Amino acid sequence: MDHVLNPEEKVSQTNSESGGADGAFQHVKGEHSSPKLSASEKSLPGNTKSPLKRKAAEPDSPPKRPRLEEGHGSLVVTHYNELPETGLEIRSQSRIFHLRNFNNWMKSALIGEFVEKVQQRTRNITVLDLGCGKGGDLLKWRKGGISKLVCTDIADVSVKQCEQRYKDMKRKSRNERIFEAEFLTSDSTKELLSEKYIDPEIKFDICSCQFVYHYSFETYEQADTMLRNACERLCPGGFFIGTTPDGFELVKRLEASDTNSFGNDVYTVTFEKKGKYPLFGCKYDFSLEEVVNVPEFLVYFPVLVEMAKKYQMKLIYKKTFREFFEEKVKNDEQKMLLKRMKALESYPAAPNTKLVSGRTEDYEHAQKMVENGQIKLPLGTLSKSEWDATSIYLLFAFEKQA
Ligand SMILES: C[S@@+](CC[C@H](N)C(=O)[O-])C[C@H]1O[C@@H](n2cnc3c(N)ncnc32)[C@H](O)[C@@H]1O
Repeated sequence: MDHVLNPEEKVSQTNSESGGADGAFQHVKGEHSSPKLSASEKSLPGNTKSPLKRKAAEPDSPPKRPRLEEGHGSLVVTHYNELPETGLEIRSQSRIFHLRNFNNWMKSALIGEFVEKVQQRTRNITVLDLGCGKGGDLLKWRKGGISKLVCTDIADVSVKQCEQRYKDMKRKSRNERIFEAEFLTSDSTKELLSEKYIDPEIKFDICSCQFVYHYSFETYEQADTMLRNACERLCPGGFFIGTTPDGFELVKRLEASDTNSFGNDVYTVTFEKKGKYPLFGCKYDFSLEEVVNVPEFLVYFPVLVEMAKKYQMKLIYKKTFREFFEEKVKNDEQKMLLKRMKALESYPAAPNTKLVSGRTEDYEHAQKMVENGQIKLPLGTLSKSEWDATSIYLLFAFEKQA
């Protein structure tokens, strides 16, 4: 199957982003600078400009947001603990079925890449899954053939579900040797995990932090504590990998909006104001499929790069989802996995099935490819709204220096 996401959307790096970490860190106690949009970026069809306009025309009814005064940590706990576990049947009917699978495939490719690197020096791989949630990555660790996994999250119900999932996996695995696992409930922005591990001397080859680190950017102290938890027990040559919203992309989309909000029918991001972006505590609300998430905090990536040096961590790469996707999809094995995980939607829809979005404009990019005629059908794609939602994220990888 050939694939196309949104080929005309080329999100280039902003001036301030290429400015480098050193300069940016001088502003640690200051603010983000607003990235400037180039003329070509403004006219991109893939830019979120039109959905933003649509949003602006709507009456002022921001999504209901939990009160931060209740304490962000406890809001996170309540929110994630209360998320229902949905079966495959319900998930497959979701408007964002492919988006979720796509994000999952990205994590899978990232985890696979770093497990492979570590396998070159050891067969006994130990991993910390920081912000493990309900254990969505357990199968990935099993596939990676690791020896030991420590799963930790602030939400106790999620940790219990994660543990149960692990037990079920182990029970069903029969003769296959499954990694050992340990489960910890902890606020990694405030408590030290090193005081809680069963083995007080434990060392990790990988710390994986998927869609979590942005919760720590409420204050410098919290961001530093989470970073310490992620990195202090890594062996030399160990990796800190993860996914998080791209602060530059968020600010760019916000600045292009007429309101304090942007998004589309799939996702919405609402800031309190525009123009001032403190380095820590720059809060925004994120909602996906009309479900309001707990508030998140903007991560100014150059600051993270500087802060990580305190723990002997060197940035290997930071990639947008598009960059990473384009690189990984060249690999046949990853391409097969993309298909197996149903990470892209078939276009046109198969007989007796419907596309996830009923809006023609959501598939204009795919339709253009079909009309060009030089591709194998069906095509693998994401609706434009889903692509706009997933392309706010980036992936990162740091390595511990000897
Ligand atoms: C979007 S979910 C991602 C879960 C999982 N990593 C995945 O990719 O499926 C974010 C997770 O971060 C956890 N989290 C948020 N703040 C945290 C904190 N301070 N300490 C530990 N976990 C936290 C949440 O409870 C939630 O499970």
